[in-house]
Amino acid sequence: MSDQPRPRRTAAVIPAAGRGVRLGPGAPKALRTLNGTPMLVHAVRAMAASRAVSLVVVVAPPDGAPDVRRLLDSHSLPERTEYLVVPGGETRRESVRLGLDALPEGVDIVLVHDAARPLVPVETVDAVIEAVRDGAPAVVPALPLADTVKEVEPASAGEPEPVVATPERARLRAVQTPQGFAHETLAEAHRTVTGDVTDDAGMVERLGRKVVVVPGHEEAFKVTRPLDLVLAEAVLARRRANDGF
Ligand SMILES: Nc1ccn([C@@H]2O[C@H](COP(=O)(O)OP(=O)(O)OP(=O)(O)O)[C@@H](O)[C@H]2O)c(=O)n1
Ligand SMILES: C[C@](O)(CO)[C@H](O)COP(=O)(O)O
Repeated sequence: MSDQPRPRRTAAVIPAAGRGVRLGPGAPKALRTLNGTPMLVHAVRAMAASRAVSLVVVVAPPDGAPDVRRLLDSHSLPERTEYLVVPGGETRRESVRLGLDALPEGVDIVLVHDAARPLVPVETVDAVIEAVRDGAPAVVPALPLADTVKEVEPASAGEPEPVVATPERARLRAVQTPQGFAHETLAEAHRTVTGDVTDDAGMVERLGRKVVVVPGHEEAFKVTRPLDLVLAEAVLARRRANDGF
């Protein structure tokens, strides 16, 4: 037996099975194009841009896995990147779990990255991986908020919502993806945590494990509403112009 430490393998799971209701009618959100290329292809390339990521698991709409496989086969990706496509579920959480179930033996670090955040720069991906390698069980990229946030009491339809609190903005962060995890920690969270959660790191918090923040990036925004498509195409145009100089 060798004394050498086993090399660490990093995989990215990309949940892409959402419908994109807030974006409005059309193809499933991950298949909508930005400057002619499907958002999902941008997202896979964003993960594959990190030299540490050797496997990408794409979680496709439940009945769309063969189409998504064909789509990825027809676009260029770095040769060293292996990818798998699996069908997703009814919720983001279920889709992530189905992606985790498809991971092969030997994966130590898992990134979970929304297909809906197609433009995250590689520096952010690498910063997340680095923090997990340094020992954090869970890492989220995040940015300070520009708006003040109010907590409200739900009200009946048509009634104004009463404000109940104004959390101290300096302590709040808007959380992005990719979120990075020690594989065992994330698998345990998905096995054992119940209840509503809107991100994977929130499940790890409920396990009582430490979650740390690294700087996020303004280009890692989530394409959620129609105006976000305009911003995403503008970012791509700016990148192309900068590459030209
Ligand atoms: N059943 C689901 C729901 C969401 N997602 C994925 O989770 C990410 C973040 O979700 P969101 O932005 O909310 O996407 P949608 O659910 O598609 O959006 P909407 O809520 O507007 O329908 C997206 O990449 C989306 O494809 C998924 O894989 N499976
Ligand atoms: C995971 C996430 O992108 C972190 O900000 C976010 O919680 C996803 O939320 P959505 O409502 O499923 O888009």
